Amino acid sequence: MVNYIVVGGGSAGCVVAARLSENPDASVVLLEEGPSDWNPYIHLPVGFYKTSQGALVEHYPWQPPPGYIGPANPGMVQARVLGGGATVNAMVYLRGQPADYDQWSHSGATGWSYQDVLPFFLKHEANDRFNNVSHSVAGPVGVSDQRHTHPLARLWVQACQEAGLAFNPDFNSGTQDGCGFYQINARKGRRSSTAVAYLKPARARTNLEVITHARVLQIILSNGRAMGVKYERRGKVQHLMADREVILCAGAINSPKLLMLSGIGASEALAEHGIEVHCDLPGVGQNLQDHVEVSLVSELNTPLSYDKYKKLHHKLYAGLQYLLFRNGPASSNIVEGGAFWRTSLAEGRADAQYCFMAGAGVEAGVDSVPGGNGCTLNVCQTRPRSVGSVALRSADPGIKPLIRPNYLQDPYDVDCMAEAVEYGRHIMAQSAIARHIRREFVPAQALRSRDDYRTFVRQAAHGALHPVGTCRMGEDDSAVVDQQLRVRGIDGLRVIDNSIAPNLCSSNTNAMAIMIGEKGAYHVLHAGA
Ligand SMILES: Cc1cc2nc3c(=O)[nH]c(=O)nc-3n(C[C@H](O)[C@H](O)[C@H](O)COP(=O)(O)OP(=O)(O)OC[C@H]3O[C@@H](n4cnc5c(N)ncnc54)[C@H](O)[C@@H]3O)c2cc1C
Repeated sequence: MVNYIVVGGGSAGCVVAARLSENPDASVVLLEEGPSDWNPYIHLPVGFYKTSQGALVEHYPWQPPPGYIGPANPGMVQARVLGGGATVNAMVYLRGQPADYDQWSHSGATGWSYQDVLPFFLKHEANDRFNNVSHSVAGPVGVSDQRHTHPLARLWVQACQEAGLAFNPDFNSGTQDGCGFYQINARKGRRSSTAVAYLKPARARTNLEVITHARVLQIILSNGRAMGVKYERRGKVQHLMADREVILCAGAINSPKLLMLSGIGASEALAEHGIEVHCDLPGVGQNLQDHVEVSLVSELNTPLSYDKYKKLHHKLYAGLQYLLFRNGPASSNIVEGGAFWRTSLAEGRADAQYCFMAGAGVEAGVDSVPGGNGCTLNVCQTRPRSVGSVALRSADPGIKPLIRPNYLQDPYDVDCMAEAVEYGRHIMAQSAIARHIRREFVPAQALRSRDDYRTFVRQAAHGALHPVGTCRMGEDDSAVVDQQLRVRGIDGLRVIDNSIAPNLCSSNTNAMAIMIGEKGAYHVLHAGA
């Protein structure tokens, strides 16, 4: 018997386990399905292109909606390793906009407005440039300027300015509009995941046990209370009991799945799978939100990009530079240039995000160019209206859930993306960058009318790997957790990860997960506060 069981050691879970174990009188066990984060590529920023596609991620097929014309066999990847998304992601550090969290608060997540959550962003951050009302230097997670910025990324940011965007030195200041260079989750040239920043220093504590390769199958419930979990490790099923709380941090796909497998969800759907209903909570698995992206790929007229590092001698040189000085191309996360822009549908704040990479074929599913030297501009709608769901296919924990993201089902999203893509091409046409481009590779077809753009968006859009919202926080009947992240109707059970978000933030989602981990742990430690 332990005091707390934390299920899932991802971006949020590592924070929760580390914070709870700061109390030497509390015993904490963290159960993580994936392996430890020993792989050296994880810690090398440029290793992102390997770790985000390899054995450290799980592939989840998703069900396309009727009329879908996008890529065949669509799927999303989610991390399966200690540190979760923070271990495999592209390290871009963004928090969204203050209005995102004010929207949470207005929707019933009282106590989670921007002013409420800002202290928990500051609590985790060790910024190597900023120290002001929006930033701190004293937290565990390194947030750094890039140690190496590719000349092409600089040219792209100049092209953005040529197109009329103002230079923004800090996308996390509260004002997102403009172009600039992303800060990244790194410290001294190495990835600063939550496994490294929170868990590693905490692992010396005798009251914290971290068990990897441990897949939780079910929460053990009795008389409306979470008593422990059933988990499988190396083929053996085991039980672990907790006398204070079970805390789910398994992410927006697996936290709702675990609740449903345990009998917490829409009673009719659970009954269909022969699962005993412990709590009829129809909101479990609903409200799935994810960003969509379109990748614009161009072929360069010189071997200028990071693609040249696919050749062994360039690779060795970059490796040596990194070993000696901790800088150079190997210290780059490749996603260097960024911008936020308002489409005509924006409703007063930026709704399109651009990520520039001085390379092609860097991300899974994104094309390389025939000439071998290319660059990629990812275009993302930051506040999509399409909403989907996660449901069980079976009562067998080994079967992946039925994911219906419903990307682009709301025509508003298609219109917004079409405009954002058109503006992305407008940036790429500015002379600062255009003079280095031989030809556009994606899109391959001519796009002239807004309808051409809409069709292209429907064909080319893919998920941005930012699922949230499936155990939504609120106070209405379909909310899954309350404002202290306690599962409604069950004692001793919380969800603390991105699944509790009422809506997406207007950017990448890792900083949000860390903030949720910090604030969630605060609520556990100050029960009732
Ligand atoms: C390839 C990729 C690139 C990304 N790039 C960026 C980026 O550059 N910037 C950014 O801000 N965001 C990025 N994101 C998104 C961001 O990383 C995630 O939003 C964030 O990590 C989610 O945190 P979480 O704690 O909710 O879930 P996760 O970090 O996914 O953690 C869930 C953990 O639970 C474990 N788990 C699941 N089921 C079980 C079970 N049954 N038993 C035990 N353990 C279980 C998983 O293995 C995982 O470790 C990226 C994501 C991916 C996948």
